[in-house]
Amino acid sequence: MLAQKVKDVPLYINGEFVEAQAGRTFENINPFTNETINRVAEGREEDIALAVEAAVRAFQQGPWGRMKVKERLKYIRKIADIIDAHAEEISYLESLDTGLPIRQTQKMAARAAENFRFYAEMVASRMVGEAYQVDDEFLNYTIHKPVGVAGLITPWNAPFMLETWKVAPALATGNTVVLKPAEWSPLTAHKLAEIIHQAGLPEGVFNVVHGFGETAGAALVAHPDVRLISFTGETATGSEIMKNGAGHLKRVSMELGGKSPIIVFDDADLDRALDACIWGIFSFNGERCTANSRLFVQEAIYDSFVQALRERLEKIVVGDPLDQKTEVGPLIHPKHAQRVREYIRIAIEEGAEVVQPKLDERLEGGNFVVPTLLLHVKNHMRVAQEEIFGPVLAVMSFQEEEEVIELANDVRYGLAGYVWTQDVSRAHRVAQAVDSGMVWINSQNTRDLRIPFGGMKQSGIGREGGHYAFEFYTEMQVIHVALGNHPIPRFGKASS
Ligand SMILES: NC(=O)C1=CN([C@@H]2O[C@H](COP(=O)(O)OP(=O)(O)OC[C@H]3O[C@@H](n4cnc5c(N)ncnc54)[C@H](O)[C@@H]3O)[C@@H](O)[C@H]2O)C=CC1
Ligand SMILES: O=C(O)/C=C/C=C(\O)C(=O)O
Repeated sequence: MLAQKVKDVPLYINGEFVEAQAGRTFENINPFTNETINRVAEGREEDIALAVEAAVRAFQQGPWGRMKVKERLKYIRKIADIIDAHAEEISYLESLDTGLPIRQTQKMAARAAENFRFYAEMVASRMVGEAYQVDDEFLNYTIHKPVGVAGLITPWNAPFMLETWKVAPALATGNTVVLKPAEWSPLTAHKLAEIIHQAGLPEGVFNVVHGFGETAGAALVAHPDVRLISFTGETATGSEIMKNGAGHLKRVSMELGGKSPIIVFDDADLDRALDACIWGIFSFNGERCTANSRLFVQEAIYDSFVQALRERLEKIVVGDPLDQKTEVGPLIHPKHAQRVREYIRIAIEEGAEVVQPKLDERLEGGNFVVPTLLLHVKNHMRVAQEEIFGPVLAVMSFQEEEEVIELANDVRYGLAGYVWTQDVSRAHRVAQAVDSGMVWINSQNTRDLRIPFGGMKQSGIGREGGHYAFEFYTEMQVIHVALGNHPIPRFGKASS
C-alpha cells in the first residue's frame, strides 16, 4: 500500500460521504517524509450544523432511539468484527498518518475492536439501575436513558484507539454521535466512518466532521443541540471548551494533559523498573498523556540507574514507523517537533544536561526527535513542570519518601503515577499519597477497561471507562412509584 494511493478524505454526514459545503480542503502530511499524503475535507460551522441535525433526527425519529438494546448491541459487536477484519489496514494508515511505530498501532487496532466489544458487554450486563423500597408506601427506582447527541473531540496521539474509546460507549448507550477528529490525524477516523457505514448503522447515528479546532471543534461545542462534549486533548483547550460550552450548560468529560512521575526506590527490581521507565516515556514516540515524563530515582541507585538509561538510549531503534523493528518514529508534525526541540533548548538554558544519541542522517527528512534524557533537572524548572509530549525524560534524584511525595505532587497535573519498590507497605503508602487519577505499582501503564480512566487536578474532569462511562453518557432518571398508602398533605381542607 503506497502513501500516494490513500484517497482524499470526505466528511461523513447522515450516512453519506460528502465534501465540505464550502468545498474547502486541507493538506494531510506524512510525518516520516513531510510529503503530502492526501487532502481532507475541511468542515466548518455549516457542516457541523448538518451533522448535528442528522444526529438529532436519528436520535429523535430514527430507529436508533427506539431500538431494542439487544439489537443495538449487535451493531456494536459487528463494528468490532469489521475492525478486526481491517486491522492490518488500520495500523498501516495510523502509522502512515501519525508516525507511531507499526508494532504499536497494531496493538491499538486490536484495542479499538476491544473497546466496542467491551461496551457491548458492559451495557448488556452492567447498565443497571437501583431500586429502593420505602415500606408499603413507595418503590423508587432509577433507569439510564441516552443523553442525545454526543459531541466527541479527539487528539492525534493515538487517534483510532482514543476515538473508539469514546464512540463505543456513546453509541452502545444509545446516543447519536458527531465526531471531530484531530486535524493532524484524519485517516483512521475516516476508516472508522467506512467501518460503521459497512456495519449498516442507521443514517445519522454516527457522523464525522473533519476540520480545525477553532472552527469545526468550536462550532460543535457551541451547538445548542449537542448535549454533551467528551474531549481528550490539551489542558488549555479543555479549559476553552468549558468556557464555550457554559452558555448551554453542556455536560463535559475532560481527559487532559499530564506530567506523570515515576518513582524508583533503591529496593526496586531495577531491571523491570528500567524497562517500564523506558517504555513509559518512549512508547507512542513520547506523545502520550500517561507518559512517565518525570523520573525520580533514589540517591543510592541514581548513578547506576542513569548509566543503564544512557546505555539503553543508544540501542532504541529510531526509524521508519512502517518498519516492524522501529521502536520510536517521527513526531506527528514539524510544528510539534519544533515545540519539543524548543523544550530541549529551554532545558539547556535552565541548566540541565541533555543526553541524546545521534540521529541517523537518513532520517533527517522526518519530524524526528531522538529519545532524550535531561539530567540535573530541578522540579521547579519548566521542563519538569510543563507537558512536553515528546520522547524527553526529566531525571531527578531524591533521598526520602516524604520528599519524593512532595516533589511528585508539586505540579499542576495529576493524570498517572508509577511507583517502584519491593516494600509492600511503602508501595501502597506512596501510591495513595500521589495525587494522580491512576497509579501503577511495579508496572508500566497497563489497562483494565473496567477501571475508571482519568485524571485529578488539571489533568481532567470526570472518569471514562468501565461502568463509570454510564454516568457521563446516560441520564439517570428516578421513578417514584407510590404504592397507595402514603399520607398526602390536604391543603384547603382544614376544618374551619
Ligand atoms: N488524559 C488523556 O486521556 C489524554 C490526553 N491527551 C492530551 O492531548 C494533548 C495532545 O493532543 P492535541 O491533539 O495536541 O490536543 P489539542 O487540545 O490541541 O486538540 C485536541 C482536539 O481538540 C480540537 N480543538 C482545538 N481547539 C478547540 C476548540 N477551541 N474547541 C473545540 N475543539 C478544539 C482539536 O482540533 C483536536 O481535535 C496532550 O496534552 C495530551 O496529554 C492525549 C491522550 C490521552
Ligand atoms: O487506554 C486508554 O484508554 C487511553 C490511553 C491513552 C494513553 O495511554 C496515553 O495517551 O498515554
